[in-house]
Parts: sequence; structure tokens; C-alpha cells
Amino acid sequence: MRSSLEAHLRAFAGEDPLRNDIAEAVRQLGVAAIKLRGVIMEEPAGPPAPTPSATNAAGDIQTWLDIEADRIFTAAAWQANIAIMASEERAEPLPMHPGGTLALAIDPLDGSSNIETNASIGSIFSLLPAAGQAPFAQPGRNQLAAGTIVYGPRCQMILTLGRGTLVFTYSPSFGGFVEEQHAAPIPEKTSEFAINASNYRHWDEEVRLYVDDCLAGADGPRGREFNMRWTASLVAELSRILTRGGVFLYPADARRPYREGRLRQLYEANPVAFIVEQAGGAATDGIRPLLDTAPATLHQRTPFVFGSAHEVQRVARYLTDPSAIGERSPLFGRRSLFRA
Ligand SMILES: O=P(O)(O)OC[C@H]1O[C@](O)(COP(=O)(O)O)[C@@H](O)[C@@H]1O
Ligand SMILES: [Mg+2]
Ligand SMILES: [Mg+2]
Repeated sequence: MRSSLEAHLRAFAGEDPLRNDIAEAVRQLGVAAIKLRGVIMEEPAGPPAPTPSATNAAGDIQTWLDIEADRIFTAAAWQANIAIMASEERAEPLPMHPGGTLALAIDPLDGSSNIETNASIGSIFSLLPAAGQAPFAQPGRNQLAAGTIVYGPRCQMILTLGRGTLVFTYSPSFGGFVEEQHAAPIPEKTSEFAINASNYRHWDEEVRLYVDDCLAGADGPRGREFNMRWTASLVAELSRILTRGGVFLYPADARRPYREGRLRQLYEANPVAFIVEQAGGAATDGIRPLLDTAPATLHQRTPFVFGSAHEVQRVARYLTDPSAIGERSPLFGRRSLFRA
């Protein structure tokens, strides 16, 4: 018989007070995700009345659904022992229960640009210890739990409580999340990469070389064909990479807002990195393990590379010194499929 999220949370919590708080927080976030799924299915575009368009602290346009998702998850967070909450949709952290043991960081709705196309969107959360003056300035390695929920053809929760990665699917007949499978380790090697190639001209030379070598396929230094995917939804990219491996790259580039990367470290990259490491993959800022660094500000952006460990390490070698990579002969040194 398949096990439920609830059964996992109970087994994890035992009699330990902090673990009980973590389990309750995940439980409440799961209930909120099911509520949000209902809203997405019924009313993704929001009420017909025109609403003034706003931007969040990172400068992204807030859709009606971003704001509704934030409202749903904030209400859920109040039901758990959370001392303070940070959200993509709020400029400042929201203090909650004084003496609460947990700090919650959340991207209530990820992949917002996919809403009107009915492609996968999701939510991302991270739970940190609340102790100390600046709970959101801790390295990602301190996370106690992290999860993503993807609202796709299946509503799926990917969760780590720091001892492996679990995958659950929402079952309407059961009324909750049931375990789909024990996440198999992410394959170490891959021939599939994900990057928004429209940014090619903004990338550093080293990133271009890496992508050029993948695109050159069997005719290039990699000596084999590569496939490419880009869903513009981090949660959906994570689901794919957990299922069949792959590497995801969102490097820093020359555009003013993205000189430090596109993705926000606290509530996008860190929780995904924790999940990926717990599933046997690797996650870096391009070079260093991402979880070893701490965000300098609440909405700090970071370059982000994650997925199959060997490929993530290879990207790091390209970014450090591409000429040191064995298969790269001088012949391929400056070759580009995009440039003469
Ligand atoms: O539109 P781009 O530049 O390809 O960026 C896509 C990335 O932006 C994001 O949508 C950012 O998330 P938000 O929708 O929460 O702002 C990621 O999910 C995705 O990887
Ligand atoms: Mg996001
Ligand atoms: Mg978002």
C-alpha cells in the first residue's frame, strides 16, 4: 500500500518538539497547496474586474494569482509555529508567532509567466531554524525542510526533511498527498540540458562555450547528442530532472537585473538545491555548492546550476577554466553554432 504524506510526517515527528513543528508546518503548507490547486483549476485568471498591475520587491509583475497564492500560504503559515515568514511577494519579512521555532521562506507561485498558457506552475518553500537575529541570512545548508508543489497534469509535492527526497501526488479520492515513489537517485550523467537560450548574447564566454559544446552534439568535443528543454518554470524543471536526470542552468548575465543571476536564493534556489542534494544530485552557483553560501539580502539573486552531479561539476570546470577540459581540443576552442 502507498504511504501518505501524513504517515511520513508522523513517523518523522515522533516525540521530538522541533520535528513536530516542522511536520505541522509541512502539513499546513500541503493543505494550502491543495486549496491553491482548486483556485488554479477554477479561476486562474482571477476575477473579471481589472486589477491594477503591481510589481514585487524583485521588480517582477505580480499577477492576481501571485497575490492570491501569497494570501493562501500566509494564512497557512499562521497555523504553524512559525516565527517569521519571507515571501517573494513581500518586500519585508512578516513577523508571526513570537518564540516560534521556524522561519518560512516561500515563492508562493513559481513560473507565473506560464499561467495563461496552462503550462506547469508551482510553489517552493524552505523551513529554517528561527533562532538568532537574522534567520534568513543563514546558509541554505541549515534548512530543516524544503519542498516544491507543481500544479501540472498531476499535482505533485517533492519534499525533503533532510533524509532523502520524497515524491507525493495529490489524490482527490484520498483527500491528500500519497507517496508516488521513493525518489530514485538523480542519474550522475546526462545528455539533456535546460537553459533559456534567448539570453545567449548576454552570457559570459564560458557559458556560451558549454552550451556550444552541447549543441555541437556528436560532431563536437562531447562526442554525443544532447537534448534541450526549457519550461520557464523552476518547479517543472526540478520534477523532470528528478525523474530522468539533466542539468539546469540560469547563469548570471550582462542584463542589468540579472548580473547576479535571475533566481532568488532564499526561496527559489536554496530549497531546490536542498532537494537535489538529498536526491543525490548537485547544485551550485555555477562553481561553489550553493548551500554553503548565505543570501546577503532577502531577495538576493544568484546564478544557479543543478541536476546530474557529473554534469554540474563539468559546468563548474567550464566556468573556471574551459581549456583544462580533456575533450576540448584547440579546434573547438572558440567555435560557436551561433557565431561564424
Ligand atoms: O523567463 P525566464 O527568464 O526564462 O525565467 C524563467 C525562470 O523564472 C521563474 O519563473 C521565476 O519565478 P517566478 O514566476 O516566481 O518569478 C523560474 O521559475 C524560471 O526558471
Ligand atoms: Mg519563482
Ligand atoms: Mg513567484
